[in-house]
Amino acid sequence: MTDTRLDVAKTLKDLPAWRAHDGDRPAITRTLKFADFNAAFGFMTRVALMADKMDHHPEWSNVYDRVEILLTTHDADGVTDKDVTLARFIDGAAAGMGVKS
Ligand SMILES: C[C@H](O)[C@H](O)[C@H]1CNC2=NC(N)=NC(=O)C2=N1
Repeated sequence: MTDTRLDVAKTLKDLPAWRAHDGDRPAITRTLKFADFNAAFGFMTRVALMADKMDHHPEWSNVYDRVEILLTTHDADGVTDKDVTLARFIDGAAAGMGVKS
């Protein structure tokens, strides 16, 4: 079954650290800055394990202490509840490491 596509603007009202992706398809993005590479990669490891458990994977990149994340649901061509769930997990993991939004 295809997941229901959500309205990005409405979805972002409950995710203040996230922005609409300015690009080719509906997606939400967040850039996070950590103390150093070790912290950034530790965060990515936590998120990666959860993403794989959910079978829902971020598009992301890392340069030293910075992690850029884009969430979208490829199977639905848009943003769905899966992206919201993963975004909330990401926000919690980041907050737990002292990252400000
Ligand atoms: C076969 C597998 O379940 C799918 O390809 C999953 C894997 N991870 C995924 N991740 C994301 N972000 N979107 C998807 O549609 C998706 N689909």
